[in-house]
Amino acid sequence: MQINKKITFLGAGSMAEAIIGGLISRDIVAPHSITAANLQDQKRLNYIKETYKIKTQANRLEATDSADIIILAMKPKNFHDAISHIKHVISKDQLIVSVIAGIPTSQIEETLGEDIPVIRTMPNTSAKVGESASAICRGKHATDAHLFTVETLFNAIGTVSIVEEAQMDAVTGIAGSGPAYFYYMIEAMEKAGCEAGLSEEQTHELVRQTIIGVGKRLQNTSKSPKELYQEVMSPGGTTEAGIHTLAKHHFQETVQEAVGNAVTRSKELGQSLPTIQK
Ligand SMILES: NC(=O)C1=CN([C@@H]2O[C@H](COP(=O)(O)OP(=O)(O)OC[C@H]3O[C@@H](n4cnc5c(N)ncnc54)[C@H](O)[C@@H]3O)[C@@H](O)[C@H]2O)C=CC1
Ligand SMILES: O=C(O)[C@@H]1CCC=N1
Repeated sequence: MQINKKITFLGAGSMAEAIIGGLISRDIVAPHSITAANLQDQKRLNYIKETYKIKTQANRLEATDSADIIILAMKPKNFHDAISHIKHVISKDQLIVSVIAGIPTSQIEETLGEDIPVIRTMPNTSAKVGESASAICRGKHATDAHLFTVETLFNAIGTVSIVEEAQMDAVTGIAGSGPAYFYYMIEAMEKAGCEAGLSEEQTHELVRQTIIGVGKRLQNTSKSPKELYQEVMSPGGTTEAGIHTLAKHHFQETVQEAVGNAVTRSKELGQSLPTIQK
């Protein structure tokens, strides 16, 4: 299903690129219907324009004014300046979609004016290959139709869970930040592979395929993670030796603490921003 709306990305960084890449490769939005704008980085806009054949716009007001859907894809610290700059050209006929971590819909609504529909989302960078685990929630002025539009857009870049806004910080800690935890672990496994005598190329290939295999296996089994790792572990074998070391260093508790800290940080991001004058 193609969405016949003009979409402007305010912010043209990693996350915007991942979503644009997913939307275009799945043919959900025509490239000429997408515009990207950022904060004075013409080189980056040129790259995005050439790579995805979309439009770019140096003037953020024009980019905002001409869009049906405006996707806020700047860092939380830039949210204040970004919204202050564009808010006078936003109308209630437009839909604001935020991918910004931590910022509640109420904060966006209060800044923009009472009737502006807002949908808050949390995708992840696997959007670029159509495999994001995204969650979306609606602000108080967003209708079912708005939610459906955003669900359709984000379905093009992976799976979509509709959640309560109170759950968004948890989503951010698990799925928004999630890819980074796995890449961090992959980096460690690659270092270990080289130390154990494999070439960089060999270790890269082996680790990558191991992760892909785990992902596909998870998609095709009803077994729990415990059952799955126990399946790998022979008593007195190699895996037991490895898992024993992870357990000795409290690996699972560390991961739980890491996710917990990411969730806390998401909450803090929403609280630490200055109030914007209307
Ligand atoms: N990178 C990730 O894995 C994920 C990021 N997010 C959220 O997406 C947002 C963007 O993150 P990244 O793409 O990683 O950041 P990034 O640093 O790669 O890109 C930020 C973009 O915002 C632009 N920008 C800054 N101030 C602006 C302004 N006033 N008006 C318009 N554009 C402005 C910058 O020029 C840049 O193009 C953040 O709020 C983050 O919380 C959400 C999910 C995952
Ligand atoms: O690190 C961050 O703040 C963003 C939000 C989720 C993933 N990256």
